[in-house]
Amino acid sequence: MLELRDLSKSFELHHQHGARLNVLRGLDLRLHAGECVVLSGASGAGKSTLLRVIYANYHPTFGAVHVRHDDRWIDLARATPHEVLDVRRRTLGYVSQFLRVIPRVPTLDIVAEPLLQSGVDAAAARVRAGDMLQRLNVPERLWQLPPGTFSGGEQQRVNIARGLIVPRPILLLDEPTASLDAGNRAVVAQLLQEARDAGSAVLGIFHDEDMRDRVATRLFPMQALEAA
Ligand SMILES: Nc1ncnc2c1ncn2[C@@H]1O[C@H](COP(=O)(O)OP(=O)(O)OP(=O)(O)O)[C@@H](O)[C@H]1O
Repeated sequence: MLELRDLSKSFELHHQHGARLNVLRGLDLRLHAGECVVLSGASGAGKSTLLRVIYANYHPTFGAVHVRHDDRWIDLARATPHEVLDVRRRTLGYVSQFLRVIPRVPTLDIVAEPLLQSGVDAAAARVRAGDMLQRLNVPERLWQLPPGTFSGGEQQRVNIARGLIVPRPILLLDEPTASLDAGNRAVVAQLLQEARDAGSAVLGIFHDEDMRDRVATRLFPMQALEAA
């Protein structure tokens, strides 16, 4: 589903007279349907940077990010902005630690929105959004409220509901369970298992060892590089 070839990323540090920080170098990785690869390695090893490069938030300094999209391969490092958006809408999902949404929009609509964008009608989308929120133990009294004042864990569960509501062939997860209790982590593990059973490939960061053991089919170890 995803193939990284000879991928490198360095950052130019403008405040330090253009010094370069090498974060990823010559990285190769293949991700297959149905597997869950967990990025491991110390803080600063470049795990989040790698997910952002794959999601095309950052442009790689060198190398390719091949994504299986419909029946063809697209190199996101060379794709047009329009192609990147199309890949994100239908193929590549990304769930980060933080919920970033438009203020004043009710929770139910935030979760239903990706379904509406994928062509599901409004009534069905709201029903499925409610089911997802229920599974993630977000109380119904909160569904009509915007999530800005919710607790960290509640916001994270809204974020996961929104991120997983449309089944996508590839899922990138940057610590989506960081503030969840054990019960809700178990729900997320179950949702990921269901996504994998349906053929999704998952690439994620989970600092919690218990969660990592539960979801990973394989670890991908990463190490911090020396500064250039
Ligand atoms: N936009 C940026 N500009 C400059 N340096 C950056 C940028 N993004 C990340 N870095 C640097 O890249 C290195 C790797 O950061 P990254 O967040 O990818 O690590 P990580 O392995 O995800 O760490 P953690 O486990 O603590 O989240 C760090 O030294 C960080 O300071």
